[in-house]
Amino acid sequence: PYLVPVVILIVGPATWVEKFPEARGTRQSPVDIVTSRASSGGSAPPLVWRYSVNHPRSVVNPGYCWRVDENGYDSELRGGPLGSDVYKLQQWHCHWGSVNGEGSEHTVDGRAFSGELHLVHWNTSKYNSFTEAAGQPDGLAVLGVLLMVGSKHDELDKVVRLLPYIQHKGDKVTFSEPLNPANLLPKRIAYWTYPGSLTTPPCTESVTWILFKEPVQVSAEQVRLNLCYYVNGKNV
Ligand SMILES: NS(=O)(=O)c1ccc(C(=O)NCc2cccc(O)c2)cc1
Ligand SMILES: [Zn+2]
Repeated sequence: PYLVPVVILIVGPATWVEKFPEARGTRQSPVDIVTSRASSGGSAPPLVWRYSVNHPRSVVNPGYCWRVDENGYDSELRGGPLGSDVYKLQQWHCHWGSVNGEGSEHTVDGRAFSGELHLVHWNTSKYNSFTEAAGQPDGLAVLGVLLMVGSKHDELDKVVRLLPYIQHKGDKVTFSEPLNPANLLPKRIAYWTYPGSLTTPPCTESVTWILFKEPVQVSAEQVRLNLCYYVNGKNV
């Protein structure tokens, strides 16, 4: 009999528990949203947000997808499931898959979308820094936006067109073109919410997830551009 070399590469989420004990917690994200089991909104107050538009932002290649840092400029997210605390936008980033239709982190009734945008906010009412808040159960609030292939997204294009300039991990480009993160959100603001965690190490259980029900459309070309540069964290 021939000997088949069996090499099992131990990478990815299955190994995160070794280095990040939080990853074996009870409120780990992402999850599959089973819509039949979601309770109706009840009497939650409206979710309210305000973002500054005219300030320099930087697009960074953190090694997976891209991230836009808000550089501390003023913004506010409050209401909905966030009690009386006010949260501030720290950064926003995206998750794309290596093939179309498989990029989102959350799934809805088992269905994945082409990508998912995360707007990461931290609780400025209770904590003094993002890092401090990121370790607290009510420290972070992330707005999740499901992305599907359709018409071109003009606001997102202000970032996508810069991707050729940050092809390597650690690359960063600063731009001052006016951009309103509120334009990245869907028109209908119905959402699912649940207490969860960061979806990547250290997987800290500090995130109040707010996932909008309505997907936002991006063009196939915009998905291709993202895939060209960030196929599973490798720059290709
Ligand atoms: N995909 S996600 O929105 O859940 C997400 C958001 C932010 C982060 C993040 O900031 N990671 C780095 C980090 C984590 C904890 C404390 C820190 O100072 C930095 C990771 C995942
Ligand atoms: Zn994310």
